[in-house]
Amino acid sequence: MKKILITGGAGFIGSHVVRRFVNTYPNYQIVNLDKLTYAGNLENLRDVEQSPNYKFVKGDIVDAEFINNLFTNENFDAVIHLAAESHVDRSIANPIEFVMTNVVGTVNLLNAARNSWKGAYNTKRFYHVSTDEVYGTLGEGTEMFTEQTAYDPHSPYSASKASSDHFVRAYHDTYGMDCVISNCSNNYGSFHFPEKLIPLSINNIKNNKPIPIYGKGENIRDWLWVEDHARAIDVIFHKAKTGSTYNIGGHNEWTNIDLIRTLCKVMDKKLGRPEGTSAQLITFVTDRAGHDLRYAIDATKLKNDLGWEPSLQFEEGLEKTVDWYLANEEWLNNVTSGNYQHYYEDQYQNR
Ligand SMILES: Cc1cn([C@H]2C[C@H](O)[C@@H](COP(=O)(O)OP(=O)(O)O[C@H]3O[C@H](C)C(=O)[C@H](O)[C@H]3O)O2)c(=O)[nH]c1=O
Repeated sequence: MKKILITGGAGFIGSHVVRRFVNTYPNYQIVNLDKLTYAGNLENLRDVEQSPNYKFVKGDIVDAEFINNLFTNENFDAVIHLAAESHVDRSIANPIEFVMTNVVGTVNLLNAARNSWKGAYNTKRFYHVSTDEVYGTLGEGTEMFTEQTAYDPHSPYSASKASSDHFVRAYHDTYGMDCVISNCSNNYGSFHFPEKLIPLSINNIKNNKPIPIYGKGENIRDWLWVEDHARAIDVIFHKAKTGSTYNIGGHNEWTNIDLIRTLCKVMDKKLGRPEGTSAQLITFVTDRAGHDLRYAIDATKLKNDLGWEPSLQFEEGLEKTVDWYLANEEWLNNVTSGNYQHYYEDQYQNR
């Protein structure tokens, strides 16, 4: 029986990773540590919360004493670290929160692991889940980010993730800890908090509200279905060599405006509205400060070394995602109003 700490397991990507590990590995004990911020929600994990190999702990990775005690008491065999402040616009408005959670929080976890795992560094793994935004931005050509691309972050968010990546590598190089990192492109799918482009747009279209497109909508992102990301994390966690880095991506680039026009067509179809209705909601607004033009991931290393490839075509994934949001109106209403937070805080406070 392996005991694995998954941080940020109540968030969007984290909840998919927790679900995958709880269901796929009954011989693992999964401990989900989450602060339950506005974007973390135990409602995302209802289907696994009664599983005998799952436990939730509410806590903040910025609190070093709490983290050290948790490691001493639980004696984890591995960490998959996803807890992070993740929204670029929020990082522009409030950078310090990103420094605290993403940098200080990561170093607190590394320190706790370093202290409690002494003498067992080659059997206990620290896996940091990171982002392609650490590489900066690309032009509109064919160049892609590889694992060799130099770091060049531009937003406070990407600077904080780049910094935490560097700390993870430093703990591998300095203390010999077994660390691995993956850097993934934009994710989409169920349980995505509706502040990000796709779920925000679905929610706004549903409610006949404007769809805000930054600048001219020409920025390009590479989109990956979140369950494919969770599967990549599973493969990397189990098979990657110590000290290695893997890029994860969908080979699926879209300008924001093309993506939203496609989404509008899907929404018209699903809502039974005449084609062109949702697209009328598209509204061009002031651009994001320092907006990176293009992210594109070369995931060849992951395919060649570990055999991972995306499983889902984007059009199919987008339809699945829209279907999920339309079928889960209660979730959407409750996360946007903050209703779920208090309910679960009460229920879980003393567990
Ligand atoms: C919220 C919003 C966004 N946008 C644009 C800005 C971006 O060019 C694109 C996607 O934005 P979003 O905020 O959804 O995601 P990114 O800024 O690309 O970052 C996301 O993907 C990476 C990999 C992470 O690591 C981040 O944690 C994650 O948030 O749509 C708009 O045009 N309008 C909007 O209202």
